[in-house]
Amino acid sequence: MTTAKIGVFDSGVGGLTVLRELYRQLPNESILYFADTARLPYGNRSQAEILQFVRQILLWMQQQGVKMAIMACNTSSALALETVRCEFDFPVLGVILPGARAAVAVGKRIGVIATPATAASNAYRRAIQEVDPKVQVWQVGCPAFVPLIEQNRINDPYTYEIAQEYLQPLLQQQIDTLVYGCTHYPHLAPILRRILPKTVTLVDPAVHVVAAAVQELDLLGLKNHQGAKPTRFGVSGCPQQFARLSVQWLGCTPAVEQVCLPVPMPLQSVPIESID
Ligand SMILES: N[C@@H](CCC(=O)O)C(=O)O
Repeated sequence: MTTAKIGVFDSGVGGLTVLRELYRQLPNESILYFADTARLPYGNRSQAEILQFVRQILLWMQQQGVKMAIMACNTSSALALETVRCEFDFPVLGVILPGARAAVAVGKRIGVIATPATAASNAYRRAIQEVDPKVQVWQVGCPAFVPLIEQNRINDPYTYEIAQEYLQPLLQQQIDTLVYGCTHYPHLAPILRRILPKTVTLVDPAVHVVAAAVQELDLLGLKNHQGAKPTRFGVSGCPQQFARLSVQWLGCTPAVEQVCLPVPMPLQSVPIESID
């Protein structure tokens, strides 16, 4: 047993959909939530940038003594998880594999809505077809969604219009399942539900990554049985802006601090001239 915190991070308020699941499935765990709001959206970034950001965040979380970290961000999970997970001495979980497994369990014609970077990485198609190569997968990049959510324009008629546009190619393929391939997108559930036929099952990887965290904590004997401390929220951008936006999902105004992330040491390399 350990009372150490679980670290959770995203570019912004998307990770709150994972936090909500943590509160539901692991009510005794204390959480450290970080949102890299100064550098969002992640979905248009290169792999090198995402790797650098993720290393900084995990290094900071290590300094805060977390016992596990959850990348509550598909873009980071798609572009950085494989590389960084062996660089830290605590388990690091991503959302894509748990989401892909859950989707294969219910669907044969699977649509994935994601950031442009996640869609281009093909991470969902690979993970799904590794489980079942016969399942068909269509991935759509939705560049406008994260900025609209972060600007609190969820109920703006434009958000509905653009959602119709993004879902159109998936509806044409008669998908039976739709995966939220970005943790921000469950915040759009009421809008997406209005557009999708009732027969389409929505899969939220947040539910499944937290189920995987439960198993991992059990396996490692790391569960906390003593009751949770209030979640600590850190951001790289404006704390007040994050607090104002997230109150609608948290049900109360959180105390948010601004965090200055550490700069990781460059990997040691031997200069070519010094090799005989
Ligand atoms: N929550 C996002 C990050 C999106 C972004 O900042 O573009 C994800 O799951 O990928």
